[in-house]
Amino acid sequence: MSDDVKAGVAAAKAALAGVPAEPGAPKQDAILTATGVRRAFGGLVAVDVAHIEVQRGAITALIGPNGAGKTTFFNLLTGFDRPSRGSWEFDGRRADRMRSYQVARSGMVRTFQLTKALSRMTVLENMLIGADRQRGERLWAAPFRWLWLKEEAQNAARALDLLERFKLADKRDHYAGELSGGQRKLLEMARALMLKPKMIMLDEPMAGVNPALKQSLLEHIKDLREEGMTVLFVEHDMDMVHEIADWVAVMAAGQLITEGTPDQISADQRVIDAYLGAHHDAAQH
Ligand SMILES: Nc1ncnc2c1ncn2[C@@H]1O[C@H](COP(=O)(O)OP(=O)(O)OP(=O)(O)O)[C@@H](O)[C@H]1O
Repeated sequence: MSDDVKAGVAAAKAALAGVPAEPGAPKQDAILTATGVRRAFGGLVAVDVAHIEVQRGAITALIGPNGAGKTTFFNLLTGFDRPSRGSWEFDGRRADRMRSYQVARSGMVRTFQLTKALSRMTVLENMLIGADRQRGERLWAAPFRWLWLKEEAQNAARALDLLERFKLADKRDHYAGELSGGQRKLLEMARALMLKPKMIMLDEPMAGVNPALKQSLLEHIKDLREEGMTVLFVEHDMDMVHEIADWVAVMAAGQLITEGTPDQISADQRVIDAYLGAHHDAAQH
């Protein structure tokens, strides 16, 4: 571990030391605070989170059995779905009424799985459509075309830097669909970084990644914290949660049932019951 990474870990651990292992526990410096967030699909309440605070500069894992509501909660926070009720603030600004692009522009950026359409574009094209071009598009028809070109050049330079960093530079002209599972995850992360997030949200970053690339992905995520970014990720791989999470929030049946350090969470009977209950239910169907 480099000295910088150690410093990042120490700062995150210090900020979380003494935070009680309880759902909704207040944090020293929360970048995201959400209250009373509920989303029902007909009679099914997918998300019903009373209160959650996410510590700035730390890596927080959001875990829970299948169907717990994790992805729906991510969708709500990032403006891709609307809650039945609830409110939240991101980095001091009310964010629950924002559209998805406004959320991203405010600094809360999520990764997206490569869809079929994106697979048919090159790696570099994927990076460039990840860039925020709103200003450029407005300027295109105006006499300020040179500004648009400058912005395009800056985006391209940033894309190439990020591809270099994620060891994808030699794949820049390959179709994204040709990448391995792990390389796709790297591209998803690199694309999110085009928007210079304050908080990056990763949905199952380790799914479909071979063991060789897993370690490299973990290191990249730790580097983000070292750069001062906040990381919130959904993951089923508990080894990964143990290895990199400073804090873990657990959802079950839409609710936040507990929070704590990875060690506290693994020993928590409520968590064990939630997973066993979900498996038991699944076994009955
Ligand atoms: N658009 C939708 N319409 C109806 N029901 C939905 C919709 N989206 C999610 N749900 C339901 O809401 C519940 C929560 O789903 P969600 O995908 O958020 O859980 P999850 O914790 O992310 O699960 P997993 O770990 O399996 O991805 C599930 O019962 C799911 O079937």
